[in-house]
Amino acid sequence: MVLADAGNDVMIWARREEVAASINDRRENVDYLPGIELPRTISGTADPEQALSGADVVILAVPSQSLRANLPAFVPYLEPDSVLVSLMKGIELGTLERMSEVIQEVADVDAGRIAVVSGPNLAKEIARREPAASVVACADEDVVTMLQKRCHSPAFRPYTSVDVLGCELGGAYKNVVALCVGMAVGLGFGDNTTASLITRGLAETARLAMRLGANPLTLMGLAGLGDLVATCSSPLSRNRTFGEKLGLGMTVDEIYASTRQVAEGAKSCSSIRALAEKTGVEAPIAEHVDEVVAGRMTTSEMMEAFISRDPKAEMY
Ligand SMILES: NC(=O)c1ccc[n+]([C@@H]2O[C@H](COP(=O)([O-])OP(=O)(O)OC[C@H]3O[C@@H](n4cnc5c(N)ncnc54)[C@H](O)[C@@H]3O)[C@@H](O)[C@H]2O)c1
Ligand SMILES: O=P(O)(O)OC[C@H](O)CO
Repeated sequence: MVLADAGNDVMIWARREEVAASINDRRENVDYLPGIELPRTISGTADPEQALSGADVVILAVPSQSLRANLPAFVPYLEPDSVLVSLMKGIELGTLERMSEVIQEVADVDAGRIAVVSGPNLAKEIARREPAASVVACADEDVVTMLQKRCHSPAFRPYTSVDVLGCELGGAYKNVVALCVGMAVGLGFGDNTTASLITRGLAETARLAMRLGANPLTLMGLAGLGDLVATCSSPLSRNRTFGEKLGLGMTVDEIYASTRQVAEGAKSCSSIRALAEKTGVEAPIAEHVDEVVAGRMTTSEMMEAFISRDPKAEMY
């Protein structure tokens, strides 16, 4: 919708024919955005070749852990100079790769053709055309400027960055922090607890991002602090809601059975924890959230563990 509002013709690829038909015939994605009328310049198809024919910009937005399996169906139909844009906020289990790294590996394209968009962009608010800002990041400054123009709509203001790593890590990490904040909310704790977790979550994210080579200022921006605040504060966030249900006593299996939407942090807590361990960075929030999601610790035990950790200086 942002791209259509910014003046582009948009083709959505859907896995199921009936979803593509509902986009074309009813101008609505009944399963995922019920009640939102889609612009006429959006059409749907279930055919990857049709979706990619003539597409100079390709937006990728499947659940992170399914990207590697999905890409081979698209790669043969990519236009030679098309730019691939990831909206995904996750770190791949096993490889510990960011989504841009998975794309580069599987599609075998230069880093200058791969971009990411990340920021405080809860889907329902974006679809209601409520004002929001975001970051478009790519190693190639000409590409990023082109993409900024292509997605600047009356309600959506994109900023540019060349820090792909920082934007991706901020987007993936905030989901894990939102799970943690949701758990605290589910346990009945208030704003002091959630603000403390958000702030320490940002410190933890910045610590790992800097070790991996990101610009620390990226984490103070829309793809870091901005998205962290939105996701941790909003009942619309799937990750915060997932955590809240855990705090209320539901099991992970019960939560998965209660929704068809993805809460990326429930998987990325494990890959981010492993990435932190691999690089020697202390990551207590990722570590404890992973323990809770794996069923090895309760949410109450997690909160007790945070408070009783060894005392230390704040700026570490
Ligand atoms: N929803 C948001 O507010 C929002 C905002 C910014 C970024 N993101 C990111 O975008 C990515 C996609 O999230 P979403 O909100 O669209 O999730 P979603 O759960 O709302 O929708 C996921 C879509 O992927 C499809 N899907 C599910 N499993 C699949 C598979 N194995 N292969 C192919 N398609 C599959 C579903 O049918 C659905 O159309 C995530 O990484 C998320 O973090 C989401
Ligand atoms: O609903 P969530 O928790 O996946 O968060 C959505 C977006 O990432 C917010 O920017």
